[in-house]
Amino acid sequence: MACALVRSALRRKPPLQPAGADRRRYSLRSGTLERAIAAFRSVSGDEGVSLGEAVREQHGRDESVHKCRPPDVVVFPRCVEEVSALAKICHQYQLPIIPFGTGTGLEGGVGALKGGVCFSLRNMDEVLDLHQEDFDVTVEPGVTRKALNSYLRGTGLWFPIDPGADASLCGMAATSASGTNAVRYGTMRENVLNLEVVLADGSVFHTAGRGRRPRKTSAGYNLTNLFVGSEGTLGILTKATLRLYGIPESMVSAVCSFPSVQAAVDSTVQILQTGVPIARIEFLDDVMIGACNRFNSLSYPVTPTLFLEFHGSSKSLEEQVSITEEITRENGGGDFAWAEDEEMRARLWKARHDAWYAAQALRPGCKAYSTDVCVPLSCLPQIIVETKEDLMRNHLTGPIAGHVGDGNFHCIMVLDPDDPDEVQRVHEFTERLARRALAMDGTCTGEHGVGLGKRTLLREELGPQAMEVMQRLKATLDPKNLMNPGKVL
Ligand SMILES: Cc1cc2c(cc1C)N(C[C@H](O)[C@H](O)[C@H](O)COP(=O)(O)OP(=O)(O)OC[C@H]1O[C@@H](n3cnc4c(N)ncnc43)[C@H](O)[C@@H]1O)c1[nH]c(=O)[nH]c(=O)c1N2
Ligand SMILES: CC(C)CC(=O)C(=O)O
Ligand SMILES: [Mn+2]
Repeated sequence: MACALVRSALRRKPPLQPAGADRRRYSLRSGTLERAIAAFRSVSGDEGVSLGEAVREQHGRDESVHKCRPPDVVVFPRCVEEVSALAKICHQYQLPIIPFGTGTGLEGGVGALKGGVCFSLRNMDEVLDLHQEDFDVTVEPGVTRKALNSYLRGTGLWFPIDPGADASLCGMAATSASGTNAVRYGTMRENVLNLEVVLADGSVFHTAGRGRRPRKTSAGYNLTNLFVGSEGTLGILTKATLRLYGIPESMVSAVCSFPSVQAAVDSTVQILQTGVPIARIEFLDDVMIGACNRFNSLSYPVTPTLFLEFHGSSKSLEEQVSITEEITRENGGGDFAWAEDEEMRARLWKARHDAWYAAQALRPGCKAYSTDVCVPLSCLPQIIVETKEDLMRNHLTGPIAGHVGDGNFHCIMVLDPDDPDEVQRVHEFTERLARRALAMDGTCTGEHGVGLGKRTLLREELGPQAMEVMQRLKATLDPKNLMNPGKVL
């Protein structure tokens, strides 16, 4: 059923003068933007279209250091029909479309490089269909992961993918996000069952067929995973059907300190090799744990550290924990510091998730830039040791935090943006790190995406043939190159 606002689309408003519209960023015939804005207002009403400078600025930036590029207009659709109608207008007037979730991205994905229209999806925030007995749920794009888990309270179910930030679930699908629980529950790639998508021309389709939500399928090409990680460059995700999980009977967290990076990473590899179904295994190097101690008033030893979490029945936890403890001991790890009650565990994971802010607090007034490489597990000790040497050699501040169970880690580079020499050294370091990962058969991004900064590295990673296939897919789905232009490819 068409949304009420679309049904009233014939209401006409006088054209508005778009404040600050930057026509140099795309060629527009005189009056085009004004006409498009009038059409947006006829679909979404005055309240659904914003030209205010503060609103545009806020929607042209994410949490990264990439320069803020505000869109010319921000629209706030309330239903898929409205998204489709607005996209049709953009298509008609050839205006770029930039989807916006919550702006927590770390690769500059929401910057309006060529101007255009930001589609803020925050007003589409309903949890639509919960099938408890089937372990799935369908959400609108503005629902955040915390909001979903609050909604699920009392059902015995949860959605475990946890990037720390309270990101929108469709933003997480768009960036193929993961985080601390991925070692046990997978990433967004494994947990999205179906997506509703609005393409650049306003047409709407479902990647796995309307209403479909089987746990597995062999039916044709995997269009769902084509859109997971597409970073707004192929279409606007307007619904996601997600896998849910039963909340484990028990959860126990632990912290363990190690004499060296090698010992911590060797323990990780051995824990996984023994088949312990560990739920979280996070590495923090000495600099990172020191920063977390300061930021969160904690007092863990300032040495390479693992934060771990076990999920399961009380009986299975005993076994998981004793195997893990034995492995860590054999690698020279210290005693486990346990966190069993919910408050203690929450404190521990808050400290881990605050790593970004803790790192920035090391140098007040400086900015942070996150790297995000992922390598095969067996290469982890070598790449982390080499990376730490590289940081020391170049006098750079880059505490390391990693989802080591997946071979994924971040150096959070803290730099003075007004020091061109330091900026250059950080840039060279991050490229070297990514190439080191590529040389080990890894990737330049495990979870943050390509966005603006990693397009060259993507080419190196995939090679010309795979890039050409991607470009052809993009040209088929978005021949006018309106969807988030300048990103990924
Ligand atoms: C402190 C902290 C910690 C972390 C992270 C961030 C921060 C600030 N992140 C990164 C971030 O949370 C992650 O990239 C989210 O998936 C982004 O979701 P947003 O809703 O904020 O998307 P945001 O609005 O930032 O958009 C990101 C990209 O997705 C596109 N997009 C958004 N919504 C869309 C939609 N409905 N349809 C189509 N395209 C859409 C945008 O166009 C853009 O290209 C992260 N990530 C991670 O994977 N693991 C981690 O551990 C962390 N940790
Ligand atoms: C800024 C990043 C380090 C955020 C992230 O991905 C993490 O904390 O794992
Ligand atoms: Mn991460």
